[in-house]
Amino acid sequence: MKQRPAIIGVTGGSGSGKTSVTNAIYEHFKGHSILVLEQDYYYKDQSDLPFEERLKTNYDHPLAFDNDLLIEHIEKLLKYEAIEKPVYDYTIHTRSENTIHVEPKDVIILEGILVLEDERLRDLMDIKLYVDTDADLRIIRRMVRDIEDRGRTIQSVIDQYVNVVRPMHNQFIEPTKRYADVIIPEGGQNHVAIDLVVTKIQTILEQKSIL
Ligand SMILES: Nc1ncnc2c1ncn2[C@@H]1O[C@H](COP(=O)(O)OP(=O)(O)O)[C@@H](O)[C@H]1O
Ligand SMILES: Nc1ccn([C@@H]2O[C@H](COP(=O)(O)O)[C@@H](O)[C@H]2O)c(=O)n1
Repeated sequence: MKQRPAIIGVTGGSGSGKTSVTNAIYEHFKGHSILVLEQDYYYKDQSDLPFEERLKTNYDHPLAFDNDLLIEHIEKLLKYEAIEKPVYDYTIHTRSENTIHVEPKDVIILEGILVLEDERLRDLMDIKLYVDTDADLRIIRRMVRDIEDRGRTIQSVIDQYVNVVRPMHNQFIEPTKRYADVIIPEGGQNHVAIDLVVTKIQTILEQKSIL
């Protein structure tokens, strides 16, 4: 009998390659029933705060996320019920007014900087991955991405990295490596690691009578 959907947790520091690893896994199972949930989309709604106040939020602290809503949504998906996924806009530091209707699927990839930090989320996962990339590469990648895609200046990326991202990474993200089943160095270009992970996921899906 088919069991509940499988949940794959993908974490790692900002710019480590979580999205690239997620995309590689997603591409592999594209013909199957699979969806991606981004923890970033579950940053707390700050629409009641003025823009200047939103700039002061620590977006790398566990309390920045609405994990209660995220867990509520995962529990619905586990019961094969649809959700209305929030949409996050990094340029205005809050959710947009739109939501995305997401139908339940057999495989859920849950990706984000702090998905292994919350025990409730960890307990829901069938496999936990940590993408491990050196800090110098992460800051370079983040710099390019934040300027091109997230409307930031070089100085704001540097200030945020030094004052918030780096210390929060060391305090909250890096320590979650101990919970990972698999540590993937260098992220999405690590084809050997991706192949091994995909094979393991296939086994989990067969055990659950999903594949
Ligand atoms: N192995 C790699 N080599 C070069 N650039 C990469 C590599 N992996 C990711 N990137 C780039 O770095 C940026 C951050 O990668 P991403 O997968 O979004 O990381 P994360 O989701 O962990 O923040 C993206 O612009 C991506 O294209
Ligand atoms: N309004 C926001 C919200 C988040 N961030 C940063 O995003 C990072 C997490 O996203 P990744 O894709 O890089 O994993 C996190 O480190 C936050 O600092 C932001 O800058 N502004």
